[in-house]
Amino acid sequence: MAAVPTIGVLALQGDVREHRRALESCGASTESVRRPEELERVDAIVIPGGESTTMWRLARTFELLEPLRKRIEQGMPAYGSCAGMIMLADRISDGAEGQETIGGIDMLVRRNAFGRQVDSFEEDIHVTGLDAPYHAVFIRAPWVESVGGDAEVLGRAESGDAAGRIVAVRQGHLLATSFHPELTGDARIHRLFLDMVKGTQ
Ligand SMILES: NC(=O)CC[C@H](N)C(=O)O
Repeated sequence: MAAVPTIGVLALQGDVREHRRALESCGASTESVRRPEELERVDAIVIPGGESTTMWRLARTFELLEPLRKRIEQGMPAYGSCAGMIMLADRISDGAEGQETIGGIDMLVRRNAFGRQVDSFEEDIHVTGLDAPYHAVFIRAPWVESVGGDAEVLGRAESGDAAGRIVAVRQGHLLATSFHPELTGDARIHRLFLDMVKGTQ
């Protein structure tokens, strides 16, 4: 890896620009990834929020699903927010017919889980590894129903009917959040991921 790692942002669909801006505000160098050749050139990948069914279909069309699975298996760090969390889940519920993920994190993620109560909401939550609560923005967000032994829960929803639901998970070099840190101007989640990429976290 070069002295300054290059972080790819999967640019098939979703809020790519916001993730690139957040990563660059932390001093990272970023590239959009749409093709397998572009994936080969990055040291890590961020999978943005958006719509996981569309992302899955496009990843298949652009022949990125298998290369992404392979790189992640080989240890490439990856961070997924919202739809990106769904893409990193080994198992999903309420997926579209035949919906596949990239996988990597031993967890069961329920799509649009909060949406049954309220489509979008914001709350301050505690995230392991961050010095103070994080203002989390949820938009038709998934939650994590359960995690396997290797996945560590980093944060949970804290209020209302959803209190206690898992919304942030780490498994080794993989990180996922139900919420969208790219939308709030608080770069602590991106910094945590960059520290994971550098091997200091
Ligand atoms: N804001 C989001 O990323 C929403 C995720 C979306 N509900 C999905 O299933 O992909």
